[in-house]
Amino acid sequence: MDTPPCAELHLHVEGTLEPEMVLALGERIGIPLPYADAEDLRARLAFTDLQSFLDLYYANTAVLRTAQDFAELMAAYLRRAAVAHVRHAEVMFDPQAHLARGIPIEEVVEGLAAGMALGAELGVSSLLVAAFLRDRPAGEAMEVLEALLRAGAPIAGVGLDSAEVGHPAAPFADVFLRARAEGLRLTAHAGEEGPASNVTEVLDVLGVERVDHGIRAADDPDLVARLREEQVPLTVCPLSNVRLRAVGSIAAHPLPQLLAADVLVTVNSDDPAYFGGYVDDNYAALRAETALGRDDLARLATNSFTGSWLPAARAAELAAEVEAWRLAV
Ligand code: HPA
Ligand SMILES: [Zn+2]
Repeated sequence: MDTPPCAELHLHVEGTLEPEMVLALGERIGIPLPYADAEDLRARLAFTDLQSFLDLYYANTAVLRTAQDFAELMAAYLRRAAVAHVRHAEVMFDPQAHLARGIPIEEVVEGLAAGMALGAELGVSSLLVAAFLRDRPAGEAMEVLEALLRAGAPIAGVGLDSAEVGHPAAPFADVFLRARAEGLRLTAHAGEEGPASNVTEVLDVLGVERVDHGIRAADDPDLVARLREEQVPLTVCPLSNVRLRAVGSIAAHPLPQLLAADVLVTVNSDDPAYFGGYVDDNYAALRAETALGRDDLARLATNSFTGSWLPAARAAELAAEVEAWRLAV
């Protein structure tokens, strides 16, 4: 399918680790992996919920050790994103997943930045977002934020991810306040597996500018009205939600309903190596399995630039490319 030019705003770089790369990197550094081959690993991508995915996702990060590994990972994602008509990506990484394995933060960000420079040569601009793990202590997140600041890490913002249910966002208020004081942009996962009230929590307690997932907001008409009035971007990931059983099918996904309510919904891939598709595959699934048409896809893509952290003038330029796409039939 023809995908509109778009921004990808919800993407975990660790979630772009394709089975072939897991095996190649594992072999390069000589660590034993519990998979016979890439097909064996692919067969294990049958998840029952968020935690069953996170267990495999964190386990596979064991193959990422050097700046070169991180550079190759980022460059491979941005190359694939260019094919998907992504013009700009805001890419999350999980510093704690690597620090816990003894990888210095400088090694991680140096590699990711090198990969981003290669992406820019392909016409895909990108920003880096450090995501904190909500199932780890908030004090640890604060230490990691301080370490990133000390290292002069080229991050544009911070986020919050990992296991949502049973792990409130409120303890992270001070971390987000500190990040904001440093001029960083703020986002957080909420309303993926957890209820609509978790979306309200990250808006009110963390002061985030946008919400990752946020689909459970559809259960609360007052919250939908607020999201519309405040034009809070939701970075929705349809294939991810189906794979992790947050929704039953693409046809039953609340995205069209939220878009019809004038919420600033965007389309994203989350962890494309694990969930069966990149952002173009997500647009294609919506086109094939919902009533959304070309104009709706154009609106979603325009929203992706509006909801991005690009300067307004650049976002408007890219939105004009979407309008050209919409009219070119
Ligand atoms: O979809 C997700 N949800 C929460 N944490 C995550 N970390 C990577 N992907 C995800
Ligand atoms: Zn995510």
